[in-house]
Amino acid sequence: MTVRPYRSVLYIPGSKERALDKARGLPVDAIIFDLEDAVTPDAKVEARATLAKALKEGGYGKRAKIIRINALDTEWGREDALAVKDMEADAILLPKVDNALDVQALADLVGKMPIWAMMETCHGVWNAMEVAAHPQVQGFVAGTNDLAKELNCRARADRLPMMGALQMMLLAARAHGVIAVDGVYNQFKDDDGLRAECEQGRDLGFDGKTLIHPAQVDVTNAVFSPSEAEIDLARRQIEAFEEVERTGQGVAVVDGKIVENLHVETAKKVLSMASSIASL
Ligand SMILES: CC(C)(COP(=O)(O)OP(=O)(O)OC[C@H]1O[C@@H](n2cnc3c(N)ncnc32)[C@H](O)[C@@H]1OP(=O)(O)O)[C@@H](O)C(=O)NCCC(=O)NCCSC(=O)C[C@H](O)C(=O)O
Ligand SMILES: [Mg+2]
Repeated sequence: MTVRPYRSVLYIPGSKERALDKARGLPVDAIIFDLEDAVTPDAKVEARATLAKALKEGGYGKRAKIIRINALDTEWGREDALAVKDMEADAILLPKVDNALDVQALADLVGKMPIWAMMETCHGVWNAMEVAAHPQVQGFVAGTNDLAKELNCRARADRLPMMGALQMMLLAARAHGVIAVDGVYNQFKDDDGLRAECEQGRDLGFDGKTLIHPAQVDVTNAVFSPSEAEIDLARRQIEAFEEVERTGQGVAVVDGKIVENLHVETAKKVLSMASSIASL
């Protein structure tokens, strides 16, 4: 079992050459090259060429390369999609997805390219299950700023007002084997707040977090990596289960807690993730 990490997923404005270059040396698992909100309207057309050049030059190593285009109902969306189709990227990210028809409209333009969907509209969250079920959809990104705007909810540290929406997108992602990455933490100089939100997102089940600034990378990678204690426990659970299996039993006990086959599957996933991270 190999698991690709998506702990840290950094947005980079597709128009900023300096940031595009800096990302080549940052220890992020994935990059979202942005043509949407991080790029001003007057720079959008030029950003396509800037981004295409940076991707052609390469240097992004093992980092997953995802390009966020403008929504297809904007004046830039269609041309973005057609341009991205020929760029060296792993996936295309569609913002403001409301339903599976939106995804199919993009698939009609880009062929078989893997598609990720921003989960940031009320319709999109409600229809998350059908979006995740689309055969080309491989990832969800929570767009918590747009979602807060649509919900008209307050930006609370505990994110209680949007908890239902976060869980709906996670339910859909998990039901269809889709990666799910949490939204951004806007106060990019507040490490303690970032850590708390990362821990919450990790505990909810997100694979990682989207980031807006390089200063957010280390905290995020640390929170979303399996800890030494988790790795040690996973090893001991697997060993203990294999031992009882040899005697024809199906339940082991480790640290006073039962270990069944399903726990062993989780333990193997932890080890696989740790090994993927170690190989980066
Ligand atoms: C937030 C920023 C505008 C801050 O920019 P700046 O003041 O220039 O930061 P620094 O001077 O501290 O930068 C230090 C160096 O780091 C590089 N840098 C900065 N940000 C990035 C980045 N995102 N990727 C790569 N490199 C970056 C600077 O170039 C400096 O480098 P150097 O000069 O060589 O030392 C800025 O960080 C920024 O624009 N961030 C991205 C904002 C963004 O992408 N917004 C859109 C995505 S969020 C979103 O849309 C959420 C979603 O849709 C929702 O609805 O929630
Ligand atoms: Mg958004």
